[in-house]
Amino acid sequence: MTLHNAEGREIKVGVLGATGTVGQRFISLLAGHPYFVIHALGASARSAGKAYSQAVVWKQTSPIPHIVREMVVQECKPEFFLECSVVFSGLDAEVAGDIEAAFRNAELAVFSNAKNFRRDPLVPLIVPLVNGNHFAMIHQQRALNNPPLKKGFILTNANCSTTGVVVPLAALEKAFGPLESCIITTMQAISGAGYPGVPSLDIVDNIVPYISGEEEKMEWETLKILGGITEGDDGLKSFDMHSRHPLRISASCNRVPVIEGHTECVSVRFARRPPPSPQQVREALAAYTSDAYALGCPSAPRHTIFVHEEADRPQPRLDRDYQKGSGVSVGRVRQCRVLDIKFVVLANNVAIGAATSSILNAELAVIKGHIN
Ligand SMILES: NC(=O)C1=CN([C@@H]2O[C@H](COP(=O)(O)OP(=O)(O)OC[C@H]3O[C@@H](n4cnc5c(N)ncnc54)[C@H](OP(=O)(O)O)[C@@H]3O)[C@@H](O)[C@H]2O)C=CC1
Ligand SMILES: N[C@@H](CC(=O)OP(=O)(O)O)C(=O)O
Repeated sequence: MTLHNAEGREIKVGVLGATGTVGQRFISLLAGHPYFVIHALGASARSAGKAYSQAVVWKQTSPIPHIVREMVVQECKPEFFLECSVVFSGLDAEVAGDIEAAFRNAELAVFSNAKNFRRDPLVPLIVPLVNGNHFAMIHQQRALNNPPLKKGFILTNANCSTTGVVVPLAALEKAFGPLESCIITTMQAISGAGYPGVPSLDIVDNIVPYISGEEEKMEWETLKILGGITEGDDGLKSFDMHSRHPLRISASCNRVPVIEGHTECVSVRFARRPPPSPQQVREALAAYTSDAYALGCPSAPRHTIFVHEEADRPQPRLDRDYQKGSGVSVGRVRQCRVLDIKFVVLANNVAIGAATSSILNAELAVIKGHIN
């Protein structure tokens, strides 16, 4: 498979929030990327003006990549990023809204991890292993911007727990038709709260059964991602929020003393009766492939969903780095006595739950001709 419009080409990229948990993962992944080349870094005024290696509290297992060690961190202002064709954002949500909007208005293509624009009716919320078809909204986002844009847009990826669960849910809907209801209980890693994140005295020897705003995000974002796009009589597109087949979702979110990797226990009920057997579900999950892989995105996992047969997997410490954390792991697929089927999902929250999804979305944007 060839990447027609990336072949032989270097694409300059910037990273906003480059010193944070997600920003560091962006830098580690981009340093080895076949065509994205890090050209500019942005963070807060606390970091701006310093060499990256002086500004960052580096928490990755591999050393700071050579290409960024001496790169001077800039303030997050578009003027410092105008040579970039793509800007990745790992900005704190407190500031991401205004900064990302300013970058879009400066005709930059912004791939955001922050929650600020996920509910915007013109902004695609894309989990690249699931709904690459939502790129169709970009033309309308540009056209309706004030002033209209030629190159700029914002595209977001989902909340990290949403990302983990929508991949198997999409695979099940593809194989067996619409889902009717879904109950999810998460066990979320500490790194999901950024750095320094949850105080050690709160999380060591403990579980915190509350993550602000997380349950609402999971219940809402899943519908936007799994829903389609409809076109009205006026020719305007809108996200249909799975409205033709109402899907009821209930999420309960917990913080647990794991460093990386969100685990989720999921039960589903199918609209179609009789429902599939656990073995049919295992086979459908293992057979699911993403458009990102089919289209040749270099960061796409070969196994979108790795299905474990062992009774005690997936586990975060053992399974979070499989395929560099770019796919999801599912195990314990079995009958549910209340709904139909239950299983366990593991997704690496800082890889496919964050930076890897943004990079895959940018690769899809290149392949689909949205980066010019
Ligand atoms: N961690 C995770 O698993 C996931 C996180 N996300 C989202 O990604 C985003 C980043 O999260 P995370 O990396 O964990 O957060 P961190 O707190 O680790 O990093 C935040 C980054 O934002 C920068 N920043 C803070 N204030 C400003 C400002 N006023 N102007 C410019 N830059 C600023 C910081 O720079 P400085 O160092 O200079 O302060 C830092 O680079 C958030 O929106 C988060 O919700 C999404 C999915 C998963
Ligand atoms: N809230 C998530 C991480 C995150 O930042 O999510 P969001 O991008 O939806 O704000 C967690 O704590 O694990």
